[in-house]
Amino acid sequence: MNKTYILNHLGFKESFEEQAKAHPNLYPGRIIEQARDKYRVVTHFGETIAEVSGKFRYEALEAADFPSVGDFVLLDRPTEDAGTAQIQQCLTRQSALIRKAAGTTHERQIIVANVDKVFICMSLNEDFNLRRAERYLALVWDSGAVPTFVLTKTDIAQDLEKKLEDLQQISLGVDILMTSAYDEDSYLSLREYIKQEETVVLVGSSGVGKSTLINGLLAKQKLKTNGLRHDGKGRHTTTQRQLFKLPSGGMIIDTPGLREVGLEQANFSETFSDIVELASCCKFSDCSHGNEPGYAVQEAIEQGQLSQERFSNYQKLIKEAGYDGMNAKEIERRKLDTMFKEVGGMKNARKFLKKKDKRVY
Ligand SMILES: Nc1nc2c(ncn2[C@@H]2O[C@H](COP(=O)(O)OP(=O)(O)OP(=O)(O)O)[C@@H](O)[C@H]2O)c(=O)[nH]1
Repeated sequence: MNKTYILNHLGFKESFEEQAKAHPNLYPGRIIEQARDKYRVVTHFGETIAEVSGKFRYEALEAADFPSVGDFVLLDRPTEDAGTAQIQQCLTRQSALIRKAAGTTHERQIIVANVDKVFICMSLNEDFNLRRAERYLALVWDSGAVPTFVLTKTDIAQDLEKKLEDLQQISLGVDILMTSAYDEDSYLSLREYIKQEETVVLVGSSGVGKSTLINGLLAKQKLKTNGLRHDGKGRHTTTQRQLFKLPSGGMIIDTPGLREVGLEQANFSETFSDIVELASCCKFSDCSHGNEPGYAVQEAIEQGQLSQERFSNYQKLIKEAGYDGMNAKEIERRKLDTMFKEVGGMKNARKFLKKKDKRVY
């Protein structure tokens, strides 16, 4: 087998290749599986098990700095022959799905890296929840990847049309796909939706049918699930994150069901663009829309154009992400501060952006 073929067909784009070239003594690879602090990595020469080096661990400032499935990393050895490889560096991520680490106040934790699309999976039974959909959207729009809703278990759906209409109303143009394990054709359209070389991740609550979906896309039983039941119940819990290559050329990552998706950084201007627009129309420029419904927002609620539940959720999520009382500029500054924390925060970020601007013009 031509070994170079392996990594180059796992989304190893030119931008990653360029970064790797600066370290000719190290071996690039993509993480395809993670179990605690052990990683399975595909390199140009095959597969190896790896862990982060002592230096990497020492320099990491928070959980989000550690590698995750989807990351491109640089290793000290390309195969397992000479023992466990050490991850020396993580290449700059093109996208990163980040949540608040469970049980912490502000620590960011990476779910997956370098994905093009995030399939937000909800099953069409009790799991269907518009407020959770908004939470996921705020998380995904901030990641650099594009969200898509995948509604599973259409075979047991009740009030399907109403649910679809409600979701369309809050997701403002996001694609919505539907599947059923009882309908092979629903997987066909999903396969076509995932383009060659594209990496997609499935997120959603436990039991919504993510592993069943991956088995359907792979057209074989790769992941363990419980047998199909018409009541939509049954359980086998995924415990690891894993990347699979689809026969059509794309890649798909399974994640364990997320019980709690805490927001530590999020994008509200995209997720709640209707509210943001209403807020900017408010004739009282000193209105604090994060906490108080401004005049235009209040009017939209009274006239039934905006639901109170949606606005309350917006307020709740803003507060959870720690953005309450901040305007758009301040939120952006906080994000840049986090992004450039290793090099001294906002001051250096400005310098970096200025330099970048100069390069562009
Ligand atoms: N009726 C019905 N049941 C389904 C469908 N898809 C999955 N199931 C069932 O739902 C249960 C959970 O499916 P999984 O694929 O294991 O769910 P998961 O999202 O991977 O769950 P975690 O691994 O816990 O995150 C299993 O018993 C499946 O057989 C579907 O389209 N219709």
